[in-house]
Amino acid sequence: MTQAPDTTPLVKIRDIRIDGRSDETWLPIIKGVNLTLQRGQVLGLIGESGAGKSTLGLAAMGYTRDGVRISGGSVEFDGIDLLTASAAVKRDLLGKRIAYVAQSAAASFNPAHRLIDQHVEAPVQHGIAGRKDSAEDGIALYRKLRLPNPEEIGFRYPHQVSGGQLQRAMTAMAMSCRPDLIIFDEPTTALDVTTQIEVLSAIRDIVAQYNTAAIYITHDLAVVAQMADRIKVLLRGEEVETADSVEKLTFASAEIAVPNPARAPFLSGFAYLLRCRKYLGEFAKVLGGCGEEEFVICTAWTT
Ligand SMILES: Nc1ncnc2c1ncn2[C@@H]1O[C@H](COP(=O)(O)OP(=O)(O)OP(=O)(O)O)[C@@H](O)[C@H]1O
Repeated sequence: MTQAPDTTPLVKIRDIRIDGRSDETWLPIIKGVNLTLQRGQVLGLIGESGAGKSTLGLAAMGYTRDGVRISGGSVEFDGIDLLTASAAVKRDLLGKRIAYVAQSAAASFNPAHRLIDQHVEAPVQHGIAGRKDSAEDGIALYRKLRLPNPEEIGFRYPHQVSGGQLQRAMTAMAMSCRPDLIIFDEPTTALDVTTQIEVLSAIRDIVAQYNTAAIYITHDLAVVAQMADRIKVLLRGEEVETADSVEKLTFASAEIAVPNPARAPFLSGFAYLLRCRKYLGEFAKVLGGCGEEEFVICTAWTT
């Protein structure tokens, strides 16, 4: 008998309200947002700078920065209420079942330690594996993330590898305990376009392989359309749009399958069909509507 897929949300955020301190007063940053995420699903969180993406991403881990407080709502991870969980419970979850990949890999690594030594810390600390097995697993992850010389690269210090390599080493580190959830906070923003594409596709493959749920934060729709199954758009702390599916369309020069080819600036490439309720406005170059409920969103990735 085949087992029914588990559809219980891994992450359940209800009506979350978050404030930030400004002088002596608290101002709202997130104004009642809901978010659910199933196992293995990738949710893209998009919005302009200051919209509250990082604040919401951190709240999904039950975390707030200094000067920020959660004033209402709930955050559940696999049935655990993260807003009332003890520090010990949260410590056990973070790094092990929930991981975070920040924009600046350089700032997240200790410059004085080799990559592989930093990689093994979490699995050893959480009692998942010993140092030797964790290091071997690290090499396997480096290989999956297409790092060059995976057997050797871990012996380097952070300053001895490129930005794209460091970003992939950080993703490997986040995967070291095979977390159920990873928050990626603009992990490729600092990279050049070619490296960005490489890192994105490596990240996409690895989360799919391990059925890891992910929240992918960015302000770049082309990036998020490539990474996410669903997209949530934030504007000044409020959710303004959710696209529940992203479908990649590949088209060739002779058969541009977009409703308004006159506006297509290229002859072949990819477009993404976002089934969404509203026009995504400033975040997207819309090639044309196809029905009231759908828009074809163009990303300029010509082939
Ligand atoms: N530690 C803090 N204390 C007080 N207010 C804060 C703090 N951190 C962020 N904020 C405020 O919260 C709002 C949202 O910030 P957040 O970093 O979540 O936005 P974002 O959408 O991730 O932006 P970006 O794309 O620029 O990283 C901003 O207006 C910011 O001023």
